Amino acid sequence: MTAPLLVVEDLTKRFGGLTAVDRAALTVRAGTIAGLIGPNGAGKTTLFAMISGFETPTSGAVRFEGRDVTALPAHQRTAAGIARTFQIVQPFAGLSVRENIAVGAYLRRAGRTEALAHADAVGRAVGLGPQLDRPAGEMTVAGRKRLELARALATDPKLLLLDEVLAGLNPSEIRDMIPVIRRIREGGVTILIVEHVMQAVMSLCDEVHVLAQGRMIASGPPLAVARDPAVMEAYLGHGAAARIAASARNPGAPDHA
Ligand SMILES: Nc1ncnc2c1ncn2[C@@H]1O[C@H](COP(=O)(O)OP(=O)(O)OP(=O)(O)O)[C@@H](O)[C@H]1O
Repeated sequence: MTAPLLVVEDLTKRFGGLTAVDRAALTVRAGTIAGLIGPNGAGKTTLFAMISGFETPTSGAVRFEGRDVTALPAHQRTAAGIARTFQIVQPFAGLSVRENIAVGAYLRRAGRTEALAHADAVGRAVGLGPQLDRPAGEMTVAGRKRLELARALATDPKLLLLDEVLAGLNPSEIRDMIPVIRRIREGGVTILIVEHVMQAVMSLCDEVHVLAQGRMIASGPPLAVARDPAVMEAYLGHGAAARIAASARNPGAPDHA
């Protein structure tokens, strides 16, 4: 077992009277891909924002490589090795793809030449080689998702937080993107991924954490989590697990009993 890279301890976030995240805890081990799933509005993006420093928790702690980073602003967490992508991709439309990626590369490279060279390497690694000189504003949705990935990767993170990088892609674009994510992990980057595309979560993740109404209701290997009655109920509604078990025992019976 590898050491924990990220430890989230009892994180809570309240927005006025609404508790978006309620004492959520999780651990991500170095070298793994972990998934964070849950129904719409479960608190996934808010939890991500607290890990990356874009939201301040109401209570709880975030530890990275054993160090308490809860009070660090986002840019200092990026410097410590935590990078994130955003659900809504907003590249600098007037800049080339290479220059957009270089924005991330400047974090650890002082000169323009070095930053652009690193951007080039990262762009090629995520499959953007042929588009490096094109204006970012001309990219397709799939291209923009790769660019978002490349911009975060160009900061040389130890932990990469991916927020729905597969959303809006068609099935063949999703199939093309899965090996790209796997290669990033093979390159030594630990990944925590928020994703609604279950096929991708199942095939990519070593461990999956499930949030529902702000609470962590299950954590474990993908198959075990998918079979967990509490998870079925969170996605499909109260009584769903019993209905599914009954229809599995008696496939001909109506499933609305
Ligand atoms: N800045 C904010 N101010 C007030 N309420 C917020 C804020 N951000 C999120 N919320 C609320 O917190 C809850 C959790 O939202 P969040 O976006 O974290 O969920 P999510 O699991 O990422 O959802 P989705 O899968 O739809 O992206 C929702 O009820 C949302 O309306």
